[in-house]
Amino acid sequence: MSKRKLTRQQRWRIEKVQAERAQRAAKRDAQDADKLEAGEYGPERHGRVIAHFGRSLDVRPSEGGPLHRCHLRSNLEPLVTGDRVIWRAANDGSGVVVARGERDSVLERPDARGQLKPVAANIDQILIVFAVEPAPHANLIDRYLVAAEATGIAPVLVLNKTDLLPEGGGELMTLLGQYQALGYPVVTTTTAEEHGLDALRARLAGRTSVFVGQSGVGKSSLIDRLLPDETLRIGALSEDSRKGTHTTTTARLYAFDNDDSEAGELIDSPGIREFGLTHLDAQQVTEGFVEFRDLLGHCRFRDCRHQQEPGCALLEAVERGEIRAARFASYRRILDSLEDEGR
Ligand SMILES: Nc1nc2c(ncn2[C@@H]2O[C@H](COP(=O)(O)OP(=O)(O)OP(=O)(O)O)[C@@H](O)[C@H]2O)c(=O)[nH]1
Ligand SMILES: [Zn+2]
Repeated sequence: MSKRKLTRQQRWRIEKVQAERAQRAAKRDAQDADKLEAGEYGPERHGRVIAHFGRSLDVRPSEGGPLHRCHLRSNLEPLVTGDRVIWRAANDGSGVVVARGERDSVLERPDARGQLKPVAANIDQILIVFAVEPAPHANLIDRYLVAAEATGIAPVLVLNKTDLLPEGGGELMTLLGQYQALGYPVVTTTTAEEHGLDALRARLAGRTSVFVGQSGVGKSSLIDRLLPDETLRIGALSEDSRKGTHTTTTARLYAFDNDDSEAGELIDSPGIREFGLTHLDAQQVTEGFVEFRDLLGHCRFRDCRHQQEPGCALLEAVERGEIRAARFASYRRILDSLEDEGR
């Protein structure tokens, strides 16, 4: 993209807006200092960001109780949903966030300019949902797995609509077995049966999860079942995504309340659901195939591209049947698609 030339007038206006914004932040900090001195803010507490709207955040106290709409100290970098924070409550139900905790993990997405931006933090697992109908195309699951591996967040494969499986399970169940053999946890679900989500609920317990997957696989249906009280809000989310405002709709954290504190949590937004179709580089793709990892660095040529080089450790493993040919083909396909995108 060519650099946009700003007129002097535009530049002046931008500088003015920025100066005003800095002034407002400084004023608020000064007011905070006054409030702190006057004892209007309570002691420091732990909490978690449930949603955010610019520099305004909904914080849930760690010990429970109502949410507090907090603002963020101007010296702190922006926070995202799922962040753990130190905050102080004011008497009027508001509060101020004074520090951010370490992040165990961050989920990022490219913004409108293609720059990676954090959208959620402290996620324990990415549930990759696919279905009997629409069936996943050949390398779709691998694409999602590679994208998940690149985040460092553990992926889980969820096969939904098992009520539509053919007798004996068919090819999809065979495929699932192959992923299980690679070490990936696999869960099957159906919304057509009363106990169709039991295995999923067990998997969600005590963890913070996100659901991703292509359109029509049943993400909304599963989430509606898991969060019956939140149905309206979820509906509102998908309406936003239809209007195409998904990139600006921020993520929200939901607790699965089964009268069970260990029921687990979900972070959801239309943007997060689309995860996996984001950009990756060739190295991330190579490292995203877990069964390649021990072999990397063992090719005869240090700059081996694993195409037809003699002494290629990956090709030899395919020959020996240690790497499934279909996975290797998928690897090639994903790399080719990166080249098509000019990376
Ligand atoms: N037979 C069967 N149909 C299901 C099941 N789960 C969901 N569906 C149906 O699949 C269709 C798509 O489900 P959604 O929940 O909208 O899928 P989604 O993944 O949220 O799709 P997007 O909103 O487009 O991302 C709906 O008609 C659901 O009723 C299931 O377990 N079995
Ligand atoms: Zn090689």
